[in-house]
Amino acid sequence: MLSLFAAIESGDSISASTDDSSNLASSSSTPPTTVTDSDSLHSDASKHDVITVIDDSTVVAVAPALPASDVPSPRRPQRARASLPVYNLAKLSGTSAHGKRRAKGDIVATRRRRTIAGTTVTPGDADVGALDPASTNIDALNLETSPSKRSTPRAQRLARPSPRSLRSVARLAGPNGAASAGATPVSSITAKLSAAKRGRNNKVVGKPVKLSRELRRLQDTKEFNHIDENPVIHSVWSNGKYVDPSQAAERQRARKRAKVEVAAEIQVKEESEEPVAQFKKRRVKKYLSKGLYSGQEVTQDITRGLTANEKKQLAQLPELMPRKENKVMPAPIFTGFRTLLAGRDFKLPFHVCNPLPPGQPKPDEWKKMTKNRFIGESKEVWKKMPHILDYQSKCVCKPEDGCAETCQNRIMLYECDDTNCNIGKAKCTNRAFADLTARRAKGGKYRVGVEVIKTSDRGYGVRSNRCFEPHQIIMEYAGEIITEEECERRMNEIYKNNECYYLMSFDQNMIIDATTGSIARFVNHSCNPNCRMIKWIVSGQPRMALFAGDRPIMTGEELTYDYNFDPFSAKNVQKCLCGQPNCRGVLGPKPKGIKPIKENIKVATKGRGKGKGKGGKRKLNELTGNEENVEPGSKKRKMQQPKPKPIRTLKAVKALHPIKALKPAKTLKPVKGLKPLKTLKPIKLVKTKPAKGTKPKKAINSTKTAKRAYSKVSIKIKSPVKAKRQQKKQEISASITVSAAAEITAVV
Ligand SMILES: C[S@@+](CC[C@H](N)C(=O)[O-])C[C@H]1O[C@@H](n2cnc3c(N)ncnc32)[C@H](O)[C@@H]1O
Repeated sequence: MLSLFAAIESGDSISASTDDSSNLASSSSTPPTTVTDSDSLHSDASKHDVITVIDDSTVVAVAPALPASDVPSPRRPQRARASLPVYNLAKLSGTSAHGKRRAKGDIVATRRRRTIAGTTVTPGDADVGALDPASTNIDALNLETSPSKRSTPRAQRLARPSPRSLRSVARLAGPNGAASAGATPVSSITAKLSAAKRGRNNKVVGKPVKLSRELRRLQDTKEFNHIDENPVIHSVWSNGKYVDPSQAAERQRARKRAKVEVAAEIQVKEESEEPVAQFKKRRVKKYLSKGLYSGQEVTQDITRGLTANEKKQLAQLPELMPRKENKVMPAPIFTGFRTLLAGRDFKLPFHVCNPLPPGQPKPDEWKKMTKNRFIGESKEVWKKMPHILDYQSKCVCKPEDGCAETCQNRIMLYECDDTNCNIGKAKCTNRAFADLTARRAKGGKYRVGVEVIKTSDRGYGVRSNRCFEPHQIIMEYAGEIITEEECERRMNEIYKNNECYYLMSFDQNMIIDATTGSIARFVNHSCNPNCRMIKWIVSGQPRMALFAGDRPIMTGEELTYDYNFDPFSAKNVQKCLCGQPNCRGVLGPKPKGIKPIKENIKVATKGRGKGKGKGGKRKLNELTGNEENVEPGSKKRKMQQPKPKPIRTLKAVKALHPIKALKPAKTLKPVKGLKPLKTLKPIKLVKTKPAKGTKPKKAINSTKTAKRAYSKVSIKIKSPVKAKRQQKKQEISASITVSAAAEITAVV
């Protein structure tokens, strides 16, 4: 080390003599690899070797004493920085021993090699080993401050020691450089600064640290002294939102406070609470006292809020009559639940509504019509008829009667309306057709309540898909109202090839043709029917409808009524397939052999009193031939048995005899149990089929080959004029007596 300094002092720059040549050679052979290289290449002046000696405590930069000839030219000041480290990479990497490359006649021993620092010491130089940074201090590898890192010219300039610093170093080093003896080289500016600080803090006297001008300027700054006044604030972002730390802290504090409060509350509670009772109250098991749905209270008082009159009316409803308590054993608990789990099909105790599945066969060529329509001349003929005036009636019911069985209109088969009812719509129960209209207007198949079915042996029929009450209106028999002449024409021309005719005697020599008509036309005949076809006068107009019989009709029952058929010809007799025990065997008329009604009615109504009404009703039924109402075992029954009647041959359509209009008899006294008389007169015209194996005979006259049925019974009630007179008398006497109920005459 000493020899090195000696060499420096003596002006022998390390390999200085070879500087120029080497530089020239380098410039010509290889391009500069760094800026430093470039500077050095373009510099005219010789390069000053700078050796930095690293010392932990002090920094001593040893700069070689420059000879007079080496004074930097004014064009480019040669600044040397003692603080910069210079490394011999060859040494460090251990390749210095590989020998020198010989090129262009260079003197290997004196050839100067370039390093990243621009200059270095060749291995051939004396005491080079002493300068080996690897051997002296590994800090020399601190590349942070390595000049090679400085890429900008300014940085490189700064990296080079300034002449002033060099001078001061030289001064510090003393005339012989002894000051540097024993000094440890400082490898980096960081180390140097730290050393300077340490020196200042420790007041190292005698070893002042010479700082660069820039550093000296920065000396008083806080950054220099590591005083950090503005600490780094870390911002927190959560889910893309900035989290205000102050608020977060506040929230945390609030949470803490709440926790503390809750804890305090619990503590206070625990302290204030009485000790838990050791024995809990024994649970009482609850047993079901009723059925599956026990616990669901029924409305206590259904009459609450009703007027006295309304309560009275309600009390009369049979459904609300006080009943005996149901003492049947209730179903065991969980019965319903088990049933659900078992997956058994749910089945109502009885059918309420049950429509047929879709895809049922539908009758062809049926044009539906739900209201009567006058066709052709019928309307004019109808209007001209004097019977219109006959359809006048006025009931004398009281509101509490509700136009029930005793209503005069009802007995006369007149429907009550605003013009003829004494008690008004709200309380009147004699408005069957109006009810039917209202029911159907709401729509829905269960309101209609009937469906067409295909029977196995009787063509189409009608069944109910809901229940009907006794005597409830089911459906209207509607169709085209035609005159007799028109009926004849149709049969001869339009229906001559038909097997079935849907014609019914109606009123005033009129006929309802339901070929285009309501569903009621499909109702089949039965000798023990569950319905009745009855003609009513509604708002002065006759209308036919199917009503339930005396017993209720259940869902799924086929609806039937007694055609009271008159085939008029033995040929046309059809076998009855109703299958009832009392079947008459043929689609024939009701049996005859009854006494004149007039007499019998008198008998029936005689001595009417409590308990005798029933007998009267029975007798009346018997008289009217209402066979289904005849009680079995009755003496009269025998008499009522159907007797085969000689079938008369129909000659012409004119033979059709319509039902005569119901006319009020003398003042009628309502008879208890008196039922409306049947006025069914279906007309059936069926083309006869040829016997098997025989050739069909050519029909000469279609009417001859047709079966025709006409009503056999018409009801004749005495003139309304007489009835009015009688009524007047009644009003005067204020007592109702029956003089006549009805007169039935057989007509053909
Ligand atoms: C007004 S139609 C009734 C609807 C008819 N079943 C249809 O398919 O159009 C009357 C005809 O039905 C048949 N019919 C009705 N009731 C019958 C019964 N009890 N026995 C046999 N045939 C019956 C007869 O052919 C009769 O002429």
